[in-house]
Amino acid sequence: MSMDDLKRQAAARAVEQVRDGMKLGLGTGSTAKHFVELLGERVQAGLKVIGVPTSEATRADAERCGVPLTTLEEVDRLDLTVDGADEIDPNLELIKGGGGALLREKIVAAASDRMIVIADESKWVKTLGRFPLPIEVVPFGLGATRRAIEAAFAENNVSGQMDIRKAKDGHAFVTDGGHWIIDARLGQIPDSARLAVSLNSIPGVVEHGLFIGLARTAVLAGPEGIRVVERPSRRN
Ligand SMILES: O=C[C@H](O)[C@H](O)[C@H](O)COP(=O)(O)O
Repeated sequence: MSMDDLKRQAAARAVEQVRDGMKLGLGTGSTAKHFVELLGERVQAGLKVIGVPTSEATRADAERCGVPLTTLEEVDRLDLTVDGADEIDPNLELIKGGGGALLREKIVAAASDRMIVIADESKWVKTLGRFPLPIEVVPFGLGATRRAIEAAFAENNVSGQMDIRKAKDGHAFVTDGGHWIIDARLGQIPDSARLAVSLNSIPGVVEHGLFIGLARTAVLAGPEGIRVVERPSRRN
């Protein structure tokens, strides 16, 4: 079975949680794309839902699949967000943003009563950090922001190379919000919740890819089948 088949299986399990009348957050990435497509099939069959996309790419996919869209101006809370992740740890803390959609993804997840993260088993890790941590920054004053990020890393006993993410054309990758992304290769993040707080306090940092306390359920598809993991009630 291919990795893509596993992603689709995880997405299919999450679609089973969708009920008529729900307001949904629609994630971004290759796994979330399966969810949007499968949701679209149910919409064609008569399901009534409305979704808020977390990127322009997902907006285009949802439109193509016939999923009606709205905004967080038009609706108050969302019932459920379903999104992928780059890494998932046993506390259901996540690294997200490999596709650059972390800012809108976090806004949408935080406006949702529940977040289900869908992934193939390769995303499951004991400790976050092997995947480079995306940090969305404002281009203005980048040198000062980088130094502040380095100081935050030192306070949190992590370190590693920081690279400005490049687009295919070799220029800086620009997010849907018009910002840049620094990918920080930290290897291991011993206390991701603490690092998240430190990064939140840096003026030039718009958002970062640590999603703490947002995902409630993980649906992980592997060759042995599907595993559903609920967030432990308290952090270990
Ligand atoms: O910015 C992108 C998102 O956070 C994605 O959800 C994440 O990168 C996982 O993507 P994929 O399902 O393609 O591995």
